[in-house]
This record gives sequence, structure tokens and C-alpha cells, in this order.
Amino acid sequence: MVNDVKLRKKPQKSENDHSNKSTQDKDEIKPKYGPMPRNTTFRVLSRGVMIIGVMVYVWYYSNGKRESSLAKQNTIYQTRGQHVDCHPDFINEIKGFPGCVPKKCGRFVSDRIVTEYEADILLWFAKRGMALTNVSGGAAIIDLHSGTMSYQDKFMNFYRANLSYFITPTDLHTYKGVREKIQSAVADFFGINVDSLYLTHPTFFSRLSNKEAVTLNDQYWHIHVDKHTYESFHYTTLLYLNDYETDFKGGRFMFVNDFNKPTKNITVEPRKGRVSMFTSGAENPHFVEKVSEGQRYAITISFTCNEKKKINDPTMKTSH
Ligand SMILES: O=C(O)CCC(=O)C(=O)O
Ligand SMILES: [Fe+2]
Repeated sequence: MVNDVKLRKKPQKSENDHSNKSTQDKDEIKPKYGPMPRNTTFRVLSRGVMIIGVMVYVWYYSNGKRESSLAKQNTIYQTRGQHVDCHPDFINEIKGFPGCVPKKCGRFVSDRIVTEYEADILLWFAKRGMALTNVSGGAAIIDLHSGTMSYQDKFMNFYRANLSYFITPTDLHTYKGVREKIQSAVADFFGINVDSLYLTHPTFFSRLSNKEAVTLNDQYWHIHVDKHTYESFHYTTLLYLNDYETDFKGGRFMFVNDFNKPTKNITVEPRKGRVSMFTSGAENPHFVEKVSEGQRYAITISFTCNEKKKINDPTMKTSH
């Protein structure tokens, strides 16, 4: 049998070698990268540097570019969420609406509010509607309330253009039912009165793709605070209509830890029927990662505490 253990050469004894014999007899390993540092301080330091290097490497790569996941596409969540401190401006503004002040600010995700069937009805509706949009850039929207729809690099009104034939009573019925369930969930999660909450503008379907941006509206990947963009918002909800990784790549939703100095993303991977809900103040800055393949469908359903900013559910009457 071949013995595959390599025998190391014993070092040649030199004339002026005064080291003691017992050390000599031990198998000495010749360092591959030159002599080992003899000085203890230097040794400790070099080990420290090495350990820190390994830790930084592991942290950087395992933490995947400083990300933590709030919701994975392939996991079904009853509820998963985080509390964050409300931004003082948000509290100052919302406290004028008793019954609507959250017990705590934060973000929640749930896969148990909207069924896959409901999400499918809304997805088919969105696909039928978007087929009329012919957009130039990567973002298209349909707003059932106002009739706004993306068209090339602008918007048009599909009610006025007599294009509302793509809307069916089932679509509107499903849309309203889903809105009601999401509204109750928001009230539940944030500990507020469901009747103090009103649907507000804009509430819209979106389709995002990897098409080059043509207008500012196409640039959905910028960090923003919803309340800064839409003053009437108090609670933002998102309903995802198709699946991250299966129907499209990229397009994850990211909360960031700090608007001015973002160092960490908290990710929500879209999943059909998944609802994400969060307080719309500066405690929840966020953006959508660029879609790299496919088309991502979602609905932004927005709520306000200000009855004056309320919008109604669309009906066949308003939509024809
Ligand atoms: O589609 C999403 O996931 C989020 C979109 C968004 O940030 C918004 O509508 O304000
Ligand atoms: Fe947003």
C-alpha cells in the first residue's frame, strides 16, 4: 500500500544552532509564506487583522449587501412585521385625527388577507387594461377611480376616451371586497378604528418592467417617503398580483433604515396575494428595486384619516 503521508524533511542542523534537541526532533512544518513572526505582539496583531478580515468578508457576503428579509416569496406569512418609531412630523399631523393614530408605527406583511383567486381576477383585469396603454417607459398605471391610465409617455383618461369596456362587474366587486379586507387589516395591525380610515387618491394598479425610463414617473427605484409624495396618505398598502423570481426578476420592495444615509435594506419579495401595509410617514422610506426581467403587477391602495380626502369605490355607474 502506498503511504500517502508526505514525510517532511528535517531541517539541517547548522553549526551555530543552539536550540535544544527535543524541539529539533519534532516534525517542523516549513511555513509556506515565509518565516512565522517570532515577535508575540506582531503575531497577535497579524492574527487579529486576519480574523477581522474574515469577519468583514463573512458579514459582507452573508449579509448580502446589507439586507435583511421581511418577507420571502416562497414563505407564507400569517403576519410578519416590525415596529419603528413614528417620525415626529407624522405624529404631529395624524394626532389631529382621533381614532386614527397608530398604537405604533411600522410595517406588516400578510399572505392571509387576499386569496389567490381574488389576486388572479385583479391580475387579469390589470393585464387587459394595460394592453391598451402602449407605454414608452418602464412604468404603467391604471387608476380605476379617476380613469387615469398611462399612454405612451403621458396619461389619458379611459372613461373619457370610452375605453372602459375592459372593466367587468366582477372586477369592481373583487376590488371593493379586497379594499374592505385590507382596510380592516390596517385597522387591526395599527390598533385604530376602521371607520376612521378612508380610501384616498391615488389608488392605482401598476406594471413595472425593465424598459428604459422615459419620464420621471418611470423611475420607481428612488428612495421616497409616501407622505412627501402624496400629502393625504397616512397608511400605504400594496397588494402584489404576481410572483418575484417566477413572473419577473428584480422588483423587490425595500424599506431603508435611513432616508439620508441608507446603509441597510429590509426587503419584501412580491408574492401573488401578498399585502404589505405601513405607516406613510418618514419612518418608512422605501423604494422598488429595478425590474430586470418580466413584468411586475401590483396595486397601491392608499388610506387617509382625513375624511375630506376620501375617494369612493369605483362602480359600473362611474366607470361607464
Ligand atoms: O409597488 C411597490 O411595491 C411600491 C410602490 C411605491 O412605493 C408607491 O406606490 O409609492
Ligand atoms: Fe411608495
